[in-house]
Amino acid sequence: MKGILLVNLGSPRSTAVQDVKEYLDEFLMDERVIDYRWIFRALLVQGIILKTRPPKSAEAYKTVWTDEGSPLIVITEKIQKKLQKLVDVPVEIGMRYAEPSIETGIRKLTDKGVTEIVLFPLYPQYAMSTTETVIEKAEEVRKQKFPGIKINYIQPFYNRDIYINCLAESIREKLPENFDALQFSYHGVPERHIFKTDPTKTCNLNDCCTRENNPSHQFCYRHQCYKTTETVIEKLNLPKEKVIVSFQSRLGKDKWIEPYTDETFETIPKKGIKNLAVVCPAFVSDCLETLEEISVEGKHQFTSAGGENFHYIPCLNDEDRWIDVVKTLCEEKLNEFYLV
Ligand SMILES: C=CC1=C(C)c2cc3[nH]c(cc4nc(cc5[nH]c(cc1n2)c(C)c5CCC(=O)O)C(CCC(=O)O)=C4C)c(C)c3C=C
Ligand SMILES: [Fe+2]
Ligand SMILES: [Fe+2]
Repeated sequence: MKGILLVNLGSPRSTAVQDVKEYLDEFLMDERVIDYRWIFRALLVQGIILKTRPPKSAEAYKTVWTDEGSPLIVITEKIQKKLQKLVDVPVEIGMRYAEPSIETGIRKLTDKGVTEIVLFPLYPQYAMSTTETVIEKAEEVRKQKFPGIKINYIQPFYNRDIYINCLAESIREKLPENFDALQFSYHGVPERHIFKTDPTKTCNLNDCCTRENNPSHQFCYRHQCYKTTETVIEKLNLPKEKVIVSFQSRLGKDKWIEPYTDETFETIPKKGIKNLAVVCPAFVSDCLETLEEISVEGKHQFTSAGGENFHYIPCLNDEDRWIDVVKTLCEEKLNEFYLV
Protein backbone atom coordinates (compact mmCIF):
# COMPACT_ATOMS: atom_id res chain seq x y z
CA MET A 1 0.00 0.00 0.00
CA LYS A 2 1.18 3.52 -0.82
CA GLY A 3 1.14 6.72 1.24
CA ILE A 4 2.35 10.32 1.24
CA LEU A 5 4.52 12.09 3.82
CA LEU A 6 4.70 15.89 3.63
CA VAL A 7 7.85 17.16 5.35
CA ASN A 8 8.38 20.71 6.57
CA LEU A 9 11.07 22.26 8.77
CA GLY A 10 9.34 22.14 12.16
CA SER A 11 8.82 24.47 15.11
CA PRO A 12 9.30 24.35 18.88
CA ARG A 13 6.66 22.46 20.88
CA SER A 14 5.63 25.72 22.56
CA THR A 15 6.95 29.23 23.10
CA ALA A 16 8.47 28.25 26.47
CA VAL A 17 12.17 29.11 26.52
CA GLN A 18 13.14 25.50 27.33
CA ASP A 19 11.14 24.15 24.35
CA VAL A 20 12.67 26.75 22.03
CA LYS A 21 16.13 25.82 23.36
CA GLU A 22 15.58 22.10 22.66
CA TYR A 23 14.32 22.89 19.16
CA LEU A 24 17.27 25.18 18.36
CA ASP A 25 19.65 22.56 19.73
CA GLU A 26 18.34 19.87 17.37
CA PHE A 27 18.10 22.29 14.41
CA LEU A 28 21.49 23.96 14.73
CA MET A 29 23.35 20.75 15.65
CA ASP A 30 22.36 19.39 12.22
CA GLU A 31 25.66 19.21 10.32
CA ARG A 32 23.86 20.33 7.17
CA VAL A 33 22.74 23.54 8.88
CA ILE A 34 25.87 24.47 10.82
CA ASP A 35 28.45 22.53 8.91
CA TYR A 36 31.45 22.75 11.25
CA ARG A 37 33.21 19.67 12.67
CA TRP A 38 31.17 18.29 15.58
CA ILE A 39 33.36 19.75 18.32
CA PHE A 40 33.33 23.28 16.85
CA ARG A 41 29.59 23.05 16.11
CA ALA A 42 28.94 22.00 19.72
CA LEU A 43 31.11 24.82 21.04
CA LEU A 44 29.27 27.38 18.92
CA VAL A 45 25.74 26.05 19.39
CA GLN A 46 25.78 24.77 22.96
CA GLY A 47 28.55 27.06 24.25
CA ILE A 48 27.38 30.33 22.70
CA ILE A 49 24.07 30.39 20.75
CA LEU A 50 21.95 28.40 23.20
CA LYS A 51 23.16 30.54 26.09
CA THR A 52 21.65 33.74 24.64
CA ARG A 53 19.26 33.10 21.75
CA PRO A 54 16.38 30.99 23.20
CA PRO A 55 14.71 33.79 25.24
CA LYS A 56 14.86 36.17 22.25
CA SER A 57 13.57 33.53 19.83
CA ALA A 58 10.83 32.59 22.32
CA GLU A 59 9.67 36.22 22.42
CA ALA A 60 9.60 36.31 18.62
CA TYR A 61 7.62 33.05 18.46
CA LYS A 62 5.08 34.49 20.93
CA THR A 63 4.26 37.24 18.44
CA VAL A 64 3.23 34.75 15.71
CA TRP A 65 1.89 31.82 17.77
CA THR A 66 -1.83 31.10 17.38
CA ASP A 67 -4.34 29.30 19.61
CA GLU A 68 -3.81 26.22 17.43
CA GLY A 69 0.00 26.44 17.70
CA SER A 70 2.92 27.33 15.43
CA PRO A 71 1.77 28.78 12.08
CA LEU A 72 4.19 26.54 10.18
CA ILE A 73 2.75 23.37 11.72
CA VAL A 74 -0.87 24.50 11.61
CA ILE A 75 -0.56 25.36 7.91
CA THR A 76 1.22 22.09 7.10
CA GLU A 77 -1.66 20.25 8.83
CA LYS A 78 -4.16 22.21 6.72
CA ILE A 79 -2.28 21.21 3.55
CA GLN A 80 -2.38 17.58 4.69
CA LYS A 81 -6.13 17.66 5.37
CA LYS A 82 -6.94 19.26 2.02
CA LEU A 83 -4.67 16.87 0.13
CA GLN A 84 -6.19 13.89 1.97
CA LYS A 85 -9.59 14.83 0.51
CA LEU A 86 -8.16 14.67 -3.03
CA VAL A 87 -6.16 11.43 -2.98
CA ASP A 88 -7.07 7.87 -2.08
CA VAL A 89 -3.85 7.00 -0.19
CA PRO A 90 -3.08 8.02 3.42
CA VAL A 91 -1.35 11.40 3.90
CA GLU A 92 0.68 12.30 6.99
CA ILE A 93 3.08 15.07 7.96
CA GLY A 94 6.56 14.96 9.49
CA MET A 95 8.94 17.70 10.57
CA ARG A 96 12.71 17.67 10.06
CA TYR A 97 13.14 19.02 13.59
CA ALA A 98 10.97 18.44 16.70
CA GLU A 99 7.50 16.87 16.60
CA PRO A 100 5.71 15.41 14.75
CA SER A 101 9.02 13.98 13.54
CA ILE A 102 9.70 12.19 10.27
CA GLU A 103 9.75 8.94 12.28
CA THR A 104 6.32 9.73 13.78
CA GLY A 105 4.93 10.43 10.32
CA ILE A 106 6.33 7.24 8.82
CA ARG A 107 5.04 5.22 11.77
CA LYS A 108 1.52 6.60 11.32
CA LEU A 109 1.67 5.54 7.68
CA THR A 110 3.09 2.06 8.36
CA ASP A 111 0.45 1.53 11.08
CA LYS A 112 -2.09 1.95 8.28
CA GLY A 113 -0.31 -0.72 6.23
CA VAL A 114 1.77 1.61 4.01
CA THR A 115 5.01 0.13 2.65
CA GLU A 116 5.72 2.54 -0.22
CA ILE A 117 5.98 6.22 0.68
CA VAL A 118 6.20 9.32 -1.45
CA LEU A 119 8.06 11.82 0.70
CA PHE A 120 7.65 15.47 -0.24
CA PRO A 121 10.23 17.89 1.25
CA LEU A 122 8.24 21.15 1.15
CA TYR A 123 11.09 23.29 -0.20
CA PRO A 124 11.00 24.61 -3.77
CA GLN A 125 14.79 25.13 -3.96
CA TYR A 126 17.58 22.64 -3.20
CA ALA A 127 20.09 23.31 -0.41
CA MET A 128 21.96 21.04 1.95
CA SER A 129 19.89 22.63 4.75
CA THR A 130 16.58 21.99 2.93
CA THR A 131 15.95 18.98 0.66
CA GLU A 132 19.26 17.27 1.40
CA THR A 133 18.93 17.16 5.18
CA VAL A 134 15.33 15.89 4.91
CA ILE A 135 16.37 13.02 2.62
CA GLU A 136 19.40 12.16 4.77
CA LYS A 137 17.24 12.06 7.91
CA ALA A 138 14.46 10.03 6.28
CA GLU A 139 17.00 7.50 4.96
CA GLU A 140 18.56 7.20 8.42
CA VAL A 141 15.12 6.58 9.96
CA ARG A 142 14.14 4.13 7.22
CA LYS A 143 17.32 2.05 7.56
CA GLN A 144 17.19 1.97 11.36
CA LYS A 145 13.45 1.64 12.03
CA PHE A 146 11.61 0.67 8.86
CA PRO A 147 14.00 -1.42 6.72
CA GLY A 148 11.09 -3.05 4.84
CA ILE A 149 9.64 0.13 3.32
CA LYS A 150 10.46 2.04 0.14
CA ILE A 151 10.59 5.83 -0.10
CA ASN A 152 10.42 7.88 -3.30
CA TYR A 153 11.54 11.49 -2.86
CA ILE A 154 10.06 14.49 -4.65
CA GLN A 155 12.88 16.67 -5.95
CA PRO A 156 13.06 20.50 -5.75
CA PHE A 157 10.33 21.96 -7.92
CA TYR A 158 11.48 25.59 -8.45
CA ASN A 159 11.64 24.94 -12.21
CA ARG A 160 8.34 23.14 -12.63
CA ASP A 161 5.79 25.02 -14.72
CA ILE A 162 2.85 24.00 -12.54
CA TYR A 163 4.53 25.47 -9.47
CA ILE A 164 5.66 28.67 -11.20
CA ASN A 165 2.17 29.25 -12.65
CA CYS A 166 0.65 28.70 -9.22
CA LEU A 167 3.08 31.09 -7.50
CA ALA A 168 2.68 33.73 -10.20
CA GLU A 169 -1.12 33.58 -9.98
CA SER A 170 -1.04 33.76 -6.21
CA ILE A 171 1.23 36.82 -6.31
CA ARG A 172 -0.82 38.47 -9.06
CA GLU A 173 -3.96 38.27 -6.90
CA LYS A 174 -2.26 39.75 -3.86
CA LEU A 175 -0.19 42.50 -5.43
CA PRO A 176 -1.32 45.99 -4.45
CA GLU A 177 -2.46 48.30 -7.23
CA ASN A 178 0.51 50.62 -6.89
CA PHE A 179 3.99 49.52 -5.98
CA ASP A 180 7.44 50.81 -6.89
CA ALA A 181 9.11 47.40 -6.55
CA LEU A 182 8.37 43.75 -5.81
CA GLN A 183 11.03 42.21 -3.58
CA PHE A 184 11.63 38.43 -3.57
CA SER A 185 13.20 37.66 -0.20
CA TYR A 186 14.54 34.10 0.12
CA HIS A 187 15.98 32.48 3.23
CA GLY A 188 19.76 32.84 3.02
CA VAL A 189 22.50 30.22 3.46
CA PRO A 190 26.21 30.63 4.20
CA GLU A 191 28.22 31.03 0.98
CA ARG A 192 30.32 28.03 2.02
CA HIS A 193 27.26 25.75 1.70
CA ILE A 194 26.94 26.57 -1.99
CA PHE A 195 30.61 25.83 -2.70
CA LYS A 196 30.41 22.63 -0.65
CA THR A 197 27.44 21.16 -2.53
CA ASP A 198 28.65 22.15 -6.01
CA PRO A 199 30.11 18.96 -7.51
CA THR A 200 31.19 20.88 -10.61
CA LYS A 201 33.08 23.54 -8.63
CA THR A 202 32.02 26.11 -11.22
CA CYS A 203 29.77 28.42 -9.19
CA ASN A 204 31.55 31.59 -8.09
CA LEU A 205 28.39 33.14 -6.57
CA ASN A 206 28.59 36.04 -9.00
CA ASP A 207 26.84 36.32 -12.31
CA CYS A 208 27.10 32.55 -12.90
CA CYS A 209 24.07 32.07 -10.64
CA THR A 210 21.96 34.19 -12.98
CA ARG A 211 23.50 32.90 -16.24
CA GLU A 212 21.73 30.29 -18.39
CA ASN A 213 23.18 26.76 -18.32
CA ASN A 214 25.96 26.72 -15.78
CA PRO A 215 26.67 23.09 -14.76
CA SER A 216 26.43 24.03 -11.07
CA HIS A 217 22.78 25.07 -11.25
CA GLN A 218 21.32 21.72 -10.19
CA PHE A 219 22.93 22.19 -6.76
CA CYS A 220 23.07 25.98 -6.51
CA TYR A 221 20.45 27.33 -4.12
CA ARG A 222 21.25 30.92 -5.15
CA HIS A 223 20.69 30.10 -8.82
CA GLN A 224 17.42 28.34 -8.04
CA CYS A 225 16.17 31.40 -6.17
CA TYR A 226 17.06 33.71 -9.08
CA LYS A 227 15.49 31.27 -11.54
CA THR A 228 12.27 31.14 -9.50
CA THR A 229 12.15 34.94 -9.59
CA GLU A 230 12.94 35.22 -13.28
CA THR A 231 10.25 32.77 -14.39
CA VAL A 232 7.62 34.19 -12.05
CA ILE A 233 8.16 37.77 -13.20
CA GLU A 234 8.00 36.64 -16.84
CA LYS A 235 4.52 35.24 -16.13
CA LEU A 236 3.57 38.45 -14.33
CA ASN A 237 4.92 40.60 -17.17
CA LEU A 238 6.90 42.62 -14.67
CA PRO A 239 9.98 44.49 -15.88
CA LYS A 240 13.25 43.40 -14.20
CA GLU A 241 13.83 47.01 -13.09
CA LYS A 242 10.84 46.69 -10.77
CA VAL A 243 12.14 43.53 -9.08
CA ILE A 244 14.60 43.00 -6.22
CA VAL A 245 16.05 39.66 -5.05
CA SER A 246 17.52 39.34 -1.57
CA PHE A 247 18.35 36.80 1.14
CA GLN A 248 17.15 36.97 4.74
CA SER A 249 17.65 35.42 8.20
CA ARG A 250 21.44 35.20 8.36
CA LEU A 251 22.94 33.92 11.57
CA GLY A 252 26.47 34.27 12.90
CA LYS A 253 29.61 35.85 11.53
CA ASP A 254 30.10 33.83 8.33
CA LYS A 255 29.48 35.41 4.95
CA TRP A 256 26.00 34.47 3.67
CA ILE A 257 24.77 34.80 0.11
CA GLU A 258 24.01 38.38 -0.89
CA PRO A 259 22.31 40.81 -1.13
CA TYR A 260 20.93 40.82 2.40
CA THR A 261 17.21 41.55 2.82
CA ASP A 262 17.54 43.78 5.91
CA GLU A 263 20.20 45.97 4.27
CA THR A 264 18.02 46.29 1.18
CA PHE A 265 15.02 47.44 3.25
CA GLU A 266 17.21 50.15 4.74
CA THR A 267 18.72 51.42 1.49
CA ILE A 268 15.96 51.31 -1.15
CA PRO A 269 13.73 54.10 0.24
CA LYS A 270 16.62 56.52 -0.40
CA LYS A 271 16.67 55.33 -4.01
CA GLY A 272 13.04 56.36 -4.43
CA ILE A 273 11.32 53.06 -3.65
CA LYS A 274 8.63 54.14 -1.20
CA ASN A 275 5.92 51.54 -1.93
CA LEU A 276 7.20 48.01 -1.60
CA ALA A 277 5.60 44.58 -2.04
CA VAL A 278 7.50 41.60 -0.59
CA VAL A 279 7.11 37.87 -1.24
CA CYS A 280 9.10 34.98 0.31
CA PRO A 281 9.08 32.01 -2.08
CA ALA A 282 11.62 29.84 -0.22
CA PHE A 283 8.80 29.13 2.22
CA VAL A 284 5.63 27.38 1.10
CA SER A 285 3.97 28.15 4.43
CA ASP A 286 4.09 31.27 6.53
CA CYS A 287 6.28 30.93 9.60
CA LEU A 288 8.36 32.91 12.06
CA GLU A 289 10.70 34.07 9.29
CA THR A 290 7.91 35.60 7.22
CA LEU A 291 5.39 36.70 9.84
CA GLU A 292 7.85 38.26 12.26
CA GLU A 293 11.14 38.88 10.46
CA ILE A 294 9.58 40.26 7.27
CA SER A 295 6.04 41.45 8.07
CA VAL A 296 6.94 43.09 11.38
CA GLU A 297 10.70 43.68 11.58
CA GLY A 298 11.16 44.22 7.86
CA LYS A 299 8.29 46.67 7.69
CA HIS A 300 9.80 48.58 10.59
CA GLN A 301 13.25 48.69 8.91
CA PHE A 302 11.73 49.89 5.64
CA THR A 303 9.46 52.57 7.09
CA SER A 304 12.14 53.82 9.51
CA ALA A 305 14.39 54.37 6.50
CA GLY A 306 11.77 56.52 4.73
CA GLY A 307 9.60 53.86 3.06
CA GLU A 308 5.85 54.59 3.03
CA ASN A 309 3.90 51.43 2.20
CA PHE A 310 5.10 47.91 2.93
CA HIS A 311 2.88 45.13 1.58
CA TYR A 312 3.71 41.56 2.59
CA ILE A 313 2.38 38.87 0.22
CA PRO A 314 1.58 35.65 2.14
CA CYS A 315 3.02 32.26 1.17
CA LEU A 316 1.01 29.68 -0.79
CA ASN A 317 -0.12 28.11 2.51
CA ASP A 318 -3.28 26.03 1.92
CA GLU A 319 -4.50 27.80 -1.24
CA ASP A 320 -6.44 25.34 -3.40
CA ARG A 321 -4.26 25.96 -6.47
CA TRP A 322 -1.17 25.03 -4.43
CA ILE A 323 -2.86 21.89 -3.08
CA ASP A 324 -3.47 20.90 -6.71
CA VAL A 325 0.26 21.29 -7.41
CA VAL A 326 1.14 19.20 -4.35
CA LYS A 327 -1.30 16.54 -5.55
CA THR A 328 0.17 16.45 -9.06
CA LEU A 329 3.77 16.23 -7.82
CA CYS A 330 2.82 13.45 -5.38
CA GLU A 331 0.89 11.51 -8.02
CA GLU A 332 3.86 11.61 -10.41
CA LYS A 333 6.01 9.95 -7.75
CA LEU A 334 3.29 7.52 -6.67
CA ASN A 335 3.14 6.34 -10.29
CA GLU A 336 6.91 5.74 -10.34
CA PHE A 337 6.37 2.87 -7.91
CA TYR A 338 4.59 1.04 -10.72
CA LEU A 339 7.57 1.49 -13.05
CA VAL A 340 10.10 -0.46 -10.94
C1 LIG B 1 13.44 27.83 3.57
C2 LIG B 1 14.58 27.32 3.77
C3 LIG B 1 15.47 27.46 4.93
C4 LIG B 1 16.85 27.48 4.87
C5 LIG B 1 17.72 27.39 3.65
C6 LIG B 1 17.31 27.65 6.22
C7 LIG B 1 18.67 27.74 6.60
C8 LIG B 1 19.14 28.08 7.86
N1 LIG B 1 18.38 28.50 8.94
C9 LIG B 1 19.20 28.77 10.01
C10 LIG B 1 18.81 29.23 11.27
C11 LIG B 1 17.49 29.41 11.72
N2 LIG B 1 16.35 29.32 10.97
C12 LIG B 1 15.26 29.48 11.76
C13 LIG B 1 13.93 29.41 11.39
C14 LIG B 1 13.46 28.95 10.16
N3 LIG B 1 14.21 28.60 9.07
C15 LIG B 1 13.39 28.15 8.06
C16 LIG B 1 13.78 27.72 6.79
C17 LIG B 1 15.09 27.64 6.32
N4 LIG B 1 16.23 27.74 7.06
C18 LIG B 1 12.06 28.23 8.56
C19 LIG B 1 10.83 27.80 7.80
C20 LIG B 1 12.10 28.74 9.85
C21 LIG B 1 10.90 29.05 10.74
C22 LIG B 1 10.50 27.92 11.62
C23 LIG B 1 9.25 28.21 12.38
O1 LIG B 1 9.04 27.55 13.43
O2 LIG B 1 8.42 29.05 12.04
C24 LIG B 1 15.70 29.69 13.12
C25 LIG B 1 14.81 29.75 14.36
C26 LIG B 1 14.27 31.04 14.70
C27 LIG B 1 15.30 31.97 15.24
O3 LIG B 1 15.80 31.76 16.34
O4 LIG B 1 15.62 32.92 14.53
C28 LIG B 1 17.10 29.66 13.10
C29 LIG B 1 18.03 29.83 14.26
C30 LIG B 1 20.54 28.50 9.60
C31 LIG B 1 21.77 28.64 10.49
C32 LIG B 1 20.50 28.08 8.28
C33 LIG B 1 21.69 27.69 7.49
C34 LIG B 1 21.75 27.07 6.38
FE1 LIG C 1 25.53 29.62 -8.43
FE1 LIG D 1 16.30 28.98 8.87
